[in-house]
Amino acid sequence: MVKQTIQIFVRVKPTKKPTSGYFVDCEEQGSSLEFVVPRDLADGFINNKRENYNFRFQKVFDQTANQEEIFETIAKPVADNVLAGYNGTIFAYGQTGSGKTFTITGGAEHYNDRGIIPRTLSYLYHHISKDSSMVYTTHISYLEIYNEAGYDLLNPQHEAYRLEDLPRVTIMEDSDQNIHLKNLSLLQSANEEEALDLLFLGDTNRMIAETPMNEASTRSHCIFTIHLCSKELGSATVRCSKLHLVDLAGSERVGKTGVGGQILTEAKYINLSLHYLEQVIIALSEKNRSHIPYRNSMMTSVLRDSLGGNCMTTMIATVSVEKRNIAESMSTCRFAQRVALIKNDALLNEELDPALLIVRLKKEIQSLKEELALVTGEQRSDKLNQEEIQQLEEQVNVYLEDPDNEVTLDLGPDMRKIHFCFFLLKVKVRERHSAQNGVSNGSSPPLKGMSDGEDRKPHDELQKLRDTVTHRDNEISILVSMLKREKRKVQDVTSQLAQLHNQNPSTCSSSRSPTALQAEESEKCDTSLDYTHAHHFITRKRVSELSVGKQTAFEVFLRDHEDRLTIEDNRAVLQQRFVEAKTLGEQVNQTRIRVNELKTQLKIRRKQMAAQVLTGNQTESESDSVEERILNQIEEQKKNYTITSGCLKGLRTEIEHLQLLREKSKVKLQRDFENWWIQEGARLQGHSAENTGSSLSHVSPLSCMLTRNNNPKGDDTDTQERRQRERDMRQRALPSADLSFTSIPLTGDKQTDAEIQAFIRARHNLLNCTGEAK
Ligand SMILES: Nc1ncnc2c1ncn2[C@@H]1O[C@H](COP(=O)(O)OP(=O)(O)OP(=O)(O)O)[C@@H](O)[C@H]1O
Repeated sequence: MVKQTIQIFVRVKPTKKPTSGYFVDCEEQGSSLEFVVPRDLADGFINNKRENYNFRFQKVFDQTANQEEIFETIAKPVADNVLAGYNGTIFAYGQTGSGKTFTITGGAEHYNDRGIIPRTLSYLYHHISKDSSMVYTTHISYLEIYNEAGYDLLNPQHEAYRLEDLPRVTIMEDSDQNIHLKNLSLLQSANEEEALDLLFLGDTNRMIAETPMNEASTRSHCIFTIHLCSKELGSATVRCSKLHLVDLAGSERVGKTGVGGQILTEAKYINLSLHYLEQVIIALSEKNRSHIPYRNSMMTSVLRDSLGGNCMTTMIATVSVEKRNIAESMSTCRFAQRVALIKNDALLNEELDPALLIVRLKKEIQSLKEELALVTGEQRSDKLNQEEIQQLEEQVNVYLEDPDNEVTLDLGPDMRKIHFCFFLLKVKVRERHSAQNGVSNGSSPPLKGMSDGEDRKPHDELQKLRDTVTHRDNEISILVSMLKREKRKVQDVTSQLAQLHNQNPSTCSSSRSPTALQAEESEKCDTSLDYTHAHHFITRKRVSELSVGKQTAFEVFLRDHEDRLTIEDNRAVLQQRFVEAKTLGEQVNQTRIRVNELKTQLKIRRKQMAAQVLTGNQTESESDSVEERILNQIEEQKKNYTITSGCLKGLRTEIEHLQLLREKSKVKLQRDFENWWIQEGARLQGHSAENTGSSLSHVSPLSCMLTRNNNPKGDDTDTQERRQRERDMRQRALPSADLSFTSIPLTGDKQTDAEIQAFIRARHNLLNCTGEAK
């Protein structure tokens, strides 16, 4: 374990503007920074306020310090420790614009301006490529924390137009209080180029997701983490370490006071999580504090190990010595002094490779089992498998070929293996014997001291094994040919699909946005509702429950219904909205595709520019006009996207509203129809009763419909209550049991008509009985 306090460095940002009195103490090898703040007469004549404020650091980097120096002094030792298996953290702290991003990531204009991240990556991969005695694996993650929410900057599946578009990262804590970050991509990077690509992807996401409104770069914290695992060749121990490179949010505070004012008065941080960071720092720097409030914020939770834990941590305080920034700069220095009091206990993160450990333990268990079986006399009776047989054959061959007479054939306590090896040895002896005697027909003469029958045994066994091998070979070739056939089928289907796609690209769903698809789906469902056919107004379930007659009645009813026109109007509007939504959805999709193209162009352009810088062909122009043009286009497309998706959203709300209206109309219509149905039924029955005898001649269409479906229980699944109402009405309509009354058209066939009349009579009696019973 290495016990070490957090190392603190300060970097002064170069400026051409007037500076305050500040002074780097060169006698102390540049480890002290002093600010001179003259007393303000406005504070009165008697004023014994301090004028000199002195802060000590491991080293002060003055305005002339370049990126190379910063890397060599600060980052290289940390990177070396990470390679050795210790965790490391470097974090930059300072007010907005003081040079945190410049120090951690670097400037975008000159190759020499590369910051700590690219230089560290370069250093690590250079070391890794040189060291052939170790196997290294590296993974990268890039997290942005804004307003206490974490965002994954490396998720390739998400298009980041706003910070909120990026996948949200959440914190999980296991029972050992280890922090796990859910949803944070951990991407493997085999070399420097891949790692730089990831850094670029993260920075692009950060840049594109950033808007002037949220000022994400100033208000957010970014943690770029390199996860390194190393293993010596052939060794079972692995070392896994992490290096966090942290660009914190601007540390400025509200209630900033002038230099001559109350400099010492603590103001509040604008960024809440920096306030929590300070609380953690204070708690850690105080002795005997049992509780450290790491959990208060996401940033302190993620950096828990870096602050007072298993890590070698370094802080870079970035300050500006311009007069207007002096108070903030002193605040930064004061914060650094507190940080310097924190002690970390860095551990060598070494553990046994779990995969190798499992193999090793399995082997040990097997050998112990075999030993136990030998001691207890319980031998395994199952046959050796193909793999074991092969291994034993190899072992015997090695044993026989070894010129050393002392060499042993180690088979463990498994008697099956011992027997098999004896058998193999015997076969080999026989083969050699046959060769010496010039017998080439494959059937060796019996060994000395062996009967013919005994000699045959191993030969038979060998034959059996050969048969098994042939059998297995056959099986394998059958399976392979089956596999090939299946593969061919899949290829055929794929090529057919591709053909289909080429013939009619519009059917390819992947090119459409989910919104457009959704709209289309809804439209499909909706256009299937043909309002000229009334029964479509009733849900499928209910249609199946309605008799044909009632369905026809419903059509008639709807034709004359007062709401019909409104319903049809709504339907037309809805259809129109669906078409509009589909068009807008396609537009949104197009914009998305365009932005993707532009992003690719941007990436290529930046790579080209970086290459030019490398080869020294880069012009000294301030900005790249091509890049600017692409960025402007992205911006324009972003605006388009926002507008179109906004319209789509509005349209969706309207569609939902119209669909709701349609549902309401449906319910109302059904209810009206049911009432009408009952009333009409009662009216007709009453009418028919008055006109007994003439029923056959006076049959209204509805009465036909009613009577054609003479189900005594009614045609639908009405409630008990309604059935009772119908029964009452019919009863009222049928005061006598006159069988001559019926509106049922008779068929002319005597027997059928007699049956119909018998049925009517029975039904009538039944209705009367139930009425009396009541
Ligand atoms: N040491 C330096 N040498 C040259 N330029 C610098 C240096 N430090 C900062 N700058 C420049 O100052 C500007 C602001 O720096 P930078 O963006 O790094 O500040 P910051 O502290 O990260 O701000 P923020 O909190 O808003 O992210 C940039 O244009 C950067 O190039």
